[in-house]
Amino acid sequence: MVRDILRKYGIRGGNHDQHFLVDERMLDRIVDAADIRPDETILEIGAGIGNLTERLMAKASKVIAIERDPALVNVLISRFGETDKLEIIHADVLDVDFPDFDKVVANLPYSISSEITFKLFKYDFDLGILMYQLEFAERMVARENSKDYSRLSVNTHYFADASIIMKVPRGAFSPPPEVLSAVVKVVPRPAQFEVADEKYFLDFVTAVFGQRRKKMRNSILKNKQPLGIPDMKEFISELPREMLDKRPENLEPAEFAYLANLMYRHKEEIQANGHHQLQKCSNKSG
Ligand SMILES: C[S@@+](CC[C@H](N)C(=O)[O-])C[C@H]1O[C@@H](n2cnc3c(N)ncnc32)[C@H](O)[C@@H]1O
Repeated sequence: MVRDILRKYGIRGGNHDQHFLVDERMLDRIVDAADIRPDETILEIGAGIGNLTERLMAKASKVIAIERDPALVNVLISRFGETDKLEIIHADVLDVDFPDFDKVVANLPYSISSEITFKLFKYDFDLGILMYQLEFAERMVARENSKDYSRLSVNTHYFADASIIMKVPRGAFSPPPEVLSAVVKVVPRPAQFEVADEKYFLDFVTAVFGQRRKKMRNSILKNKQPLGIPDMKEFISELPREMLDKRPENLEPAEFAYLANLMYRHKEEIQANGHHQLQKCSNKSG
């Protein structure tokens, strides 16, 4: 029983996102959802006392468990000892490069959900089964025209198919968190629309959601400098009017990409022309 492990090692939790999943049925359902094959390597972030880790080890070829708290790392070492099946990385998840992994299965530290999720999207993996605070999970899977639709929704949709596969009550944890939780299934896939420059697209989405109540036209005009388009006032007339009249929360992910691509290409043109002009000048003076 998970509660026995907590008792045996005198672990109380509560601080530093330490809410341990003690509901054995939920733990089993999470592992079932990951559909682990015996040749797969699983990344677990925030392994804690190893309640999920032991179940993952039973199915996978190898588990890479990241944990920041030295007391919990000692519990993991004491419970599992030296084994080829488990690599423990004692570190802050945000400070380490992840070794290669096939799937990520984790009951995440909620206070750094965004940072972890955006970090994961930089890696190549087949599946994520990830526990988040319910509200965060709802923002991840939200689509346009809903109150939860945000920068996170557009990013998630760009990188993966994501769906909430179960909601988890507070009482499934010890100690119980103040919030409800949900498990999200994340299946990375190629983007469903063309993006000329990934960083520019993602920065554009971040910039316009900074003013989610503003119409796109105003948001874009306000961001002319960060978007690298000094002549935005003139250029904006070349962008589709029906998109400019919407608010960010009403734009589909593909529409953000469409706008970002037009602006990116214009920015590149301005830069190329500037470079060309500079070269002409230096040729003349040389
Ligand atoms: C919600 S608990 C999950 C524990 C356990 N895996 C479970 O399912 O019950 C989150 C875990 O993440 C760890 N943690 C918190 N912040 C971390 C960080 N920045 N890097 C690595 N681990 C972290 C905590 O110590 C804790 O063990």
